[in-house]
Amino acid sequence: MKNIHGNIAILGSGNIGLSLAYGLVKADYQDAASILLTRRNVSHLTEQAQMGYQVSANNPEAVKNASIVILAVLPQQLDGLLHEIQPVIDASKHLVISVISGVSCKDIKAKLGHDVQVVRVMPNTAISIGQSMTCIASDNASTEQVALVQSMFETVGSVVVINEDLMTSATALCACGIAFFLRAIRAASQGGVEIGFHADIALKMAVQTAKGAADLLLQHHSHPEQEIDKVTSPKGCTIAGLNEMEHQGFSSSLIKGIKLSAVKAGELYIESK
Ligand SMILES: NC(=O)C1=CN([C@@H]2O[C@H](COP(=O)(O)OP(=O)(O)OC[C@H]3O[C@@H](n4cnc5c(N)ncnc54)[C@H](OP(=O)(O)O)[C@@H]3O)[C@@H](O)[C@H]2O)C=CC1
Ligand SMILES: O=C(O)[C@@H]1CCC=N1
Repeated sequence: MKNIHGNIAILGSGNIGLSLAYGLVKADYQDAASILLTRRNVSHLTEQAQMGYQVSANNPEAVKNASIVILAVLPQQLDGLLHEIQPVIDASKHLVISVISGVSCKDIKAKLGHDVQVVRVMPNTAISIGQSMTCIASDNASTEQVALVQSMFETVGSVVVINEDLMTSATALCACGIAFFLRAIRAASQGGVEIGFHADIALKMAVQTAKGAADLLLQHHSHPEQEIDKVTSPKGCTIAGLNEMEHQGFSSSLIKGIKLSAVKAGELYIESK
């Protein structure tokens, strides 16, 4: 049985909770049988039960049977969950990891107890395929516990440990960022249809081109403009298209969207009160 740090309870097995569970199993970090998935409508976890995960609607029971407790509900659902599990949280046994946007370690400790070690983690949905960009922060977890969380999330992508006050910015850039880049790929494929390709081929071409662009930066450790300079032939068609995009506000709209998402991420929990 693969569970080097004990069972992992994922409380709130929706989009990111399940993505995380799948990623950990795929990376061979933890086997499905030692991951406990909860949600209130447990009938929606039938497929996961068939895959070997333990599934339940009983959060306190899941916590009692785990050493790592991952909070993955929506910000507006958190207070009810914390109220439910507070009596069974044991600071000497449990490490609490929260992926919830806009909720600080302090907010969680205020409900669970100030001696509970809490690590805040911001992954993205690419965690399901081991390609997450995950940011980690804590204000009270030990160096060992932060290292444990870091090594856990390094099995499912890249990790950066940051100051907690940058966590909402990390949410916008990395977690929301998946959607922003996907929309860019979708837009490129629609452009491809306008200029003559069938939708399925246009999408395939846009996806591989986006992957190539990202891999160039990762493998060359280069700046985007260095790679762009290699594409833009003098008097050529790339610079013509690129400048038209900029005239239409391409970079500006991305920057403004990221800034708005960061503001919104910081308000999610407060707004739910
Ligand atoms: N989606 C993403 O890409 C990312 C999301 N996040 C954060 O992760 C959190 C979850 O987001 P996301 O997965 O998108 O949301 P979802 O709505 O997909 O998932 C939330 C899940 O929590 C369950 N849930 C709600 N209340 C309880 C409860 N009391 N006990 C157990 N389960 C409960 C819901 O199921 P049911 O109604 O059946 O209980 C649902 O499946 C959010 O706080 C978000 O900010 C962070 C990074 C990325
Ligand atoms: O949209 C949201 O609020 C969540 C947080 C980051 C990604 N999804």
